Amino acid sequence: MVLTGSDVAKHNDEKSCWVIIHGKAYDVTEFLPEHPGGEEIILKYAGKDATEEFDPIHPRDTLDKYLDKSLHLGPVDMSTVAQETKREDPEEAERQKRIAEMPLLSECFNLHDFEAIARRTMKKAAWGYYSSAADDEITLRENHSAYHRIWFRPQILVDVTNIDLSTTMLGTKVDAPFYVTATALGKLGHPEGEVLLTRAAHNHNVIQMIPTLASCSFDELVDARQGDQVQWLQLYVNKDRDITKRIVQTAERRGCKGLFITVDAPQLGRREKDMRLKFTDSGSNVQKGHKTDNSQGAARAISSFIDPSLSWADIPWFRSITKMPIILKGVQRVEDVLRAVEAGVQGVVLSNHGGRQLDFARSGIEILAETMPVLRQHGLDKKIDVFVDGGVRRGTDIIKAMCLGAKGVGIGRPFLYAMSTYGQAGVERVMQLLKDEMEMNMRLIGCAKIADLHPGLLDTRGLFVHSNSTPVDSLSQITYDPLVVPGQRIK
Ligand SMILES: Cc1cc2c(cc1C)[n+](S(=O)(=O)[O-])c1c(=O)[nH]c(=O)nc-1n2C[C@H](O)[C@H](O)[C@H](O)COP(=O)(O)O
Repeated sequence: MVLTGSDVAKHNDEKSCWVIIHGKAYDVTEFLPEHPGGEEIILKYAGKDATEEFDPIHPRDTLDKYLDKSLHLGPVDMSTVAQETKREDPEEAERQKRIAEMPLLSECFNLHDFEAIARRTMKKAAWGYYSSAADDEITLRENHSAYHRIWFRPQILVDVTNIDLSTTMLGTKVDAPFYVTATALGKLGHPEGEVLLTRAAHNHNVIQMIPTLASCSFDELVDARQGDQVQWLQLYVNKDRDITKRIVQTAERRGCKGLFITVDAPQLGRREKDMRLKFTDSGSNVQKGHKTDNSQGAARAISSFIDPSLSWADIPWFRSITKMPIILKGVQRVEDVLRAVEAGVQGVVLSNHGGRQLDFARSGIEILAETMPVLRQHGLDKKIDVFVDGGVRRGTDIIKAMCLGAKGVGIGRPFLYAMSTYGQAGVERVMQLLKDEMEMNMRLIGCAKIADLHPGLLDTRGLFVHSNSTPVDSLSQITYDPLVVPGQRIK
């Protein structure tokens, strides 16, 4: 039987809540209290078409996987569904105008260009989620500015006719020492989501790390793999270890070549730009008698499953359920790298989650500079693969990390901004720009291949000095009101 829009519209509150997703109706009444994002966001669409809100956050197969078939109510005649009368939104009109004026892709010459264009053209919720970081976003800025405290000591008279950027990561030969790191909710930025990153990674022979919180389903991303393309899995550990075990073993069965367990997010950070952009609309039926939790951002809403009890004691269990190399993502001091070696994992990512977790965490590159000499001193630098991410925006950033001994460099936001503005072609442009910058700068520092890079090519004496150039745009700088103006009495 085909339902009509008015059939569905009758079920529009917490006593009976039906929604339409991709032209089919679903009874989500019983699911309301279990929804990680809270009841309010579903009730806002009770009795209506919720497809537009659903898609950026949920993989396509979510309802098939998690909602009992008896609650799948069947197709809806969409011609009978009252389309929400879209009020003319002046902000949206302005955004569309800026999109129409976007530069040509060929006019984007570096990764900062994509960020600038993304900031002007992305939907606020998407820009808020991707660009935001924790608290005053000091670490977000430190991640990139730390690279500016490292200088080159180039060597001369080396034959650099041919530059070879290739290297291997966890046994996989790649064309360049960077990878697409895990970043959640790809469909916030582009309707096709992370599958565009998969295709671009294949075309440039670099590795993609599939996020637990991808908008695309895991199967969509693995099915989009071509030839012998390699993917890794990023894992947020679920409080329900059976779910985690199923995810890990499915990933291994489907050919993932690395398990990156995120260890710096027992709870997702306080990202205020993201928080400001959720549930701010008043007047919808969500407000009726409901305490709308305004503190929710997308991050908090999608991460209630993450297990804060995860500890070193869990590592043997992970080693027992998979043969994939295990890498701890989000390690932030050398003592924990040494513990990771003892625990028998194959690698670490020195990372602070792009500044999205603990503000005033040190940059990945600084932790790398602290770690590698200690590993060499203990003769352990060949025992564990050390990756780094955070704030990488130039080919020289990647070269500096490789000089210090990294096995590879993860990049997040630049690929998201490029995908959100120019789709797959944008992502591929970023990959090519990084390769071009690396080739030029390898030539100028006198190194023909990645294996030739070494710490002696760098001057890192200033790296460990933290002088916080508090950003001009931080509220703490402009809201401070001295009240008392020297020499004047308070009125
Ligand atoms: C930008 C971004 C980063 C996220 C990310 C989402 C976005 C939009 N998400 S998050 O929603 O939970 O925070 C993840 C994630 O799913 N899992 C994870 O391990 N790291 C996550 N990260 C961190 C990411 O893997 C890198 O550590 C970080 O992006 C590197 O910094 P840059 O963005 O400066 O390259």
